[in-house]
Amino acid sequence: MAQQLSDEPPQALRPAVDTLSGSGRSGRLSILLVDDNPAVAEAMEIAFRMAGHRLDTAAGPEAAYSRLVAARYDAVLLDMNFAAGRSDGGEGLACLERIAADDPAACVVVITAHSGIRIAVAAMQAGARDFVMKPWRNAELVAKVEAAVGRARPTVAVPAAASQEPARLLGESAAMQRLRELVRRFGPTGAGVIVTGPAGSGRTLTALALHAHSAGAATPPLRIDLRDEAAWDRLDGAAGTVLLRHPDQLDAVAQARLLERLPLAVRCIAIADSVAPLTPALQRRVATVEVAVPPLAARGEDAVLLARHFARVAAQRFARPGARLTEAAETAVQAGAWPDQVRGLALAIERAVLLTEGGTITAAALAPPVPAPVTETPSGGFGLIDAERAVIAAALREHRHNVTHAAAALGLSRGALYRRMTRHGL
Ligand SMILES: Nc1ncnc2c1ncn2[C@@H]1O[C@H](COP(=O)(O)OP(=O)(O)OP(=O)(O)O)[C@@H](O)[C@H]1O
Repeated sequence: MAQQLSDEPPQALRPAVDTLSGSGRSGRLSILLVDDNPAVAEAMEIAFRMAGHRLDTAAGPEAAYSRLVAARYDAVLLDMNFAAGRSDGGEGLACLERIAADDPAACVVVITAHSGIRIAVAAMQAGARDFVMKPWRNAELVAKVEAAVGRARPTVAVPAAASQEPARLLGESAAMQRLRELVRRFGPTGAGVIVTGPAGSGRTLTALALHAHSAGAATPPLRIDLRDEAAWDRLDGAAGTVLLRHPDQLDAVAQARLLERLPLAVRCIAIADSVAPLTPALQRRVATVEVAVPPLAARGEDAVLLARHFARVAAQRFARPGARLTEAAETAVQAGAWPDQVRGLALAIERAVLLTEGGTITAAALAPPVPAPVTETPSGGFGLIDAERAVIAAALREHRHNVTHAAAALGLSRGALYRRMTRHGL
């Protein structure tokens, strides 16, 4: 089965197993349907299952991006309209462009209404492999998708191998769109790129995305944590791309040694907190350009998108009922200062999925098991204190300002909650 249920890049990047390769060979395909109509989803699921394939459904673009991060699909079947009353295909085209930008060799077949020939043409120009008109005939639908997967990849101006490893970065904020744009620009160049940002923000994922857009994408990069002396030996005779973690933690002598050890032919992608500690000579070799991963706090509503994604993935992985976040929980997610950034948010969500009954994640379920005592002095930035205030406010809203219930949900006594409410002016 091609589907992976982890959010971890190495699994998500693994190619599909039972796929059609080349033309004509039959095999089990893994297909993602992006359509908000449950009747369509049900009918297509049956059609593909009867043909020996597997079809998952995403109800819209956001859910589709989330699924594409967690699993590798042989084909995407994409409806072109989602919002009520829209029929211009704009939403579908935007989704198609985004999927193709992340993975230029993605196999997308669009679904249009009979009157939508203009939309189908626009979609083909934007990189769709084929289109299906509604109402469809099952045999024709399945045959079209099988043929589209089997067909040779179009010759676009990207390395064909890039399709092997689409490392997808979720997030629709301007900051993440800029990041993706830089990945697309620098990935294919072969230049030394340093990926900076806070730990847990997605630096490794970004480095893998850069590699996935390069000519050497078919070969996994060599990963070396430079803090581990023993790992340095793997540099000898290395080829392709090397992911160098923490060059900024080396002193000047060790940086000079690294420069000598790096084989000339390798492409370096470095991961560091900051570029400043690197000597100019090492910067020239491994950090010709910098790609800064924005902290979660600078990504607006992306935190909520990520939280929904992690909830969905965790629910599948742990076989828990579909995990939905309440409105208050989403407020708490966005307001929270997540220690360890995206990874910290993922951990909080995974824990909540495991601890929550009934598949609904409340704000209280996201609170740390033992609320941190508020002894810090305000730092001026958005810190623990703001996070605690947001979580308490969300819990109060969720329990309709019933202090007893909110306190119980937060694992606090009523008195402790009152003291914190007073302190936070709630
Ligand atoms: N934009 C994103 N979309 C989807 N998943 C993400 C995103 N950013 C981070 N993640 C996930 O969050 C986790 C942490 O990301 P990653 O390992 O890339 O962080 P990092 O900055 O390299 O941390 P460190 O350097 O401390 O290992 C991973 O599971 C990764 O898949």
